[in-house]
Amino acid sequence: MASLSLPRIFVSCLVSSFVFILTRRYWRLKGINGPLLAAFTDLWRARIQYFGPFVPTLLKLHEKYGAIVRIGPNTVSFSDPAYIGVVGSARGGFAKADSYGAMRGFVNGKSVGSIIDMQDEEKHRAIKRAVGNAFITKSMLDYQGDVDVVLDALLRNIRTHRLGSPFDLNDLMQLFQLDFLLKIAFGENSGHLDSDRDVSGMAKVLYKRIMHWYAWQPLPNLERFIFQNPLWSRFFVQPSKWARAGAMRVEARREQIKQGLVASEGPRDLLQKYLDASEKHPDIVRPEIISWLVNSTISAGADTTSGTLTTALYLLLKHPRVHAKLLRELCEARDAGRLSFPIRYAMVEHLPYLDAVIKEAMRLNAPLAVPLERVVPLQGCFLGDVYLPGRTVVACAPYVIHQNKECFGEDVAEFRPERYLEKKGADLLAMEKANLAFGLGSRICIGRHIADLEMKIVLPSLLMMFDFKLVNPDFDVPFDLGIFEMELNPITVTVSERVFHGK
Ligand code: HEM
Repeated sequence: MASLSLPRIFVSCLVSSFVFILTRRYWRLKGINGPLLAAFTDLWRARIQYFGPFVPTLLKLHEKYGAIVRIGPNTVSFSDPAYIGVVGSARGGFAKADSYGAMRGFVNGKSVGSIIDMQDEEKHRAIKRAVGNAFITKSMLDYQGDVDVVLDALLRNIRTHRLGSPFDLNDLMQLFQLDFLLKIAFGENSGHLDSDRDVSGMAKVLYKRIMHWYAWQPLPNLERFIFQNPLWSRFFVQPSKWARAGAMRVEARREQIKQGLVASEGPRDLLQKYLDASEKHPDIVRPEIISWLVNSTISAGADTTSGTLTTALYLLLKHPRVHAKLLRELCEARDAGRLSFPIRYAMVEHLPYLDAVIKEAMRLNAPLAVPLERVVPLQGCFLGDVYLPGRTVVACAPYVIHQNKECFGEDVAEFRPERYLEKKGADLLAMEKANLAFGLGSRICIGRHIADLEMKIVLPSLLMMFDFKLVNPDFDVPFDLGIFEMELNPITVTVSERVFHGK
């Protein structure tokens, strides 16, 4: 018998530990189907997310393995909208997963958070209660004047710079949205549209950060170790423009308040509403939270809204039948005296076809094209009859949920807004609940009413005043990266004044 030498013992221990770790990893969620490699390592998913879009792969996995698929040693994805209620429930205790950390920006070498990546749900609820007034439907009229001012600048921009020559639709929408956000957040006229360029330098920066998040989502610990450490961030990471811009404005406003230059009554921009909330609830809305809120407003509201407006216009141009039907609805409202320029939110808020077109555009191209990840609370949970132990990461990709045929119909791949008008009662409610374009549950987008206000005024105004045409009408934008696909596949259009206003 060969004697047991020290190196042999060492190698045996190493191999046994390795086998033990792999077995434990595999065992954790052993009843749940998925690619074999995914049961042992997150590198399987990381490779796909790093090199290419993940959601088409995810869709195929669900077709093959069913409604719950294991996509990592500790991560499952679900495709059945019935489980959204479990994961999104306000009292369910599902916190955001570590993967959101990769969204963080940097200022002066320090990683700066936002409320989007907050994991402490209790703290998050308290902040939302303290500043929630700024975002409720009752406050929407506060923003109508800002939409008017920025929409005027948009119309001016089109008439001055765009008529006759092809341009990237998303570029224009980004300039619009930056002007709008800086107006509602800081009361500033930032002049992106009037100067027809990205004066703040913020238009493309979010794309890079979101792509970083897409790539590193499966490996949050490694991402934190490499990118969130002080050395790396001080020497190798560019400061986030929006985080720096936000920090500078907060400081400037505090100085103005100190000097008595801010009236205690009267119209409030978002920053002032946050500062007012901080004065009322100093323990909850602490100074660093103001920066988080400001960051969130700019970073979460920019590309999402501009990308959705671009998607809706693009889909209308690709589908002349839907385009004509929407114009008919708008013109009938105008002819009946229910709609005039400048458009007020009350005139368009409940136009059924406009509402359906926007929902359908967001269904087909939800802005975020990676799974939204939550952590199962310690006591574990059931998705249907599948038990998930505490700390499992559950992921739901809007792209995947939005392709559910049982919920949305056999023609899920089509752009057909009528699906929202044909269904009634429980079926309609199920479709509404399954639309994850604004996220889910307690962490649903807090800016959704503002976005609705903007989109329902901007889209009809553009459609009734201008005639847009796609330069490459036969090209189909894949939407694999959500709205960020448009950075790779620009939607080039031409525009002319509409003579007959669509009649
Ligand atoms: C069409 C436009 C918009 C879309 C599709 C959209 C989409 C989303 C989604 C999907 C989330 C949740 C992300 C997650 O769970 O991982 C979110 C969160 C958020 N959005 Fe929006 N958004 C839009 C416009 C806006 C606007 C205009 C603002 C601000 C004025 C805004 C502010 C926020 C904030 C602050 C959060 C974080 C909420 C939280 O964690 O509690 N969004 N948004």
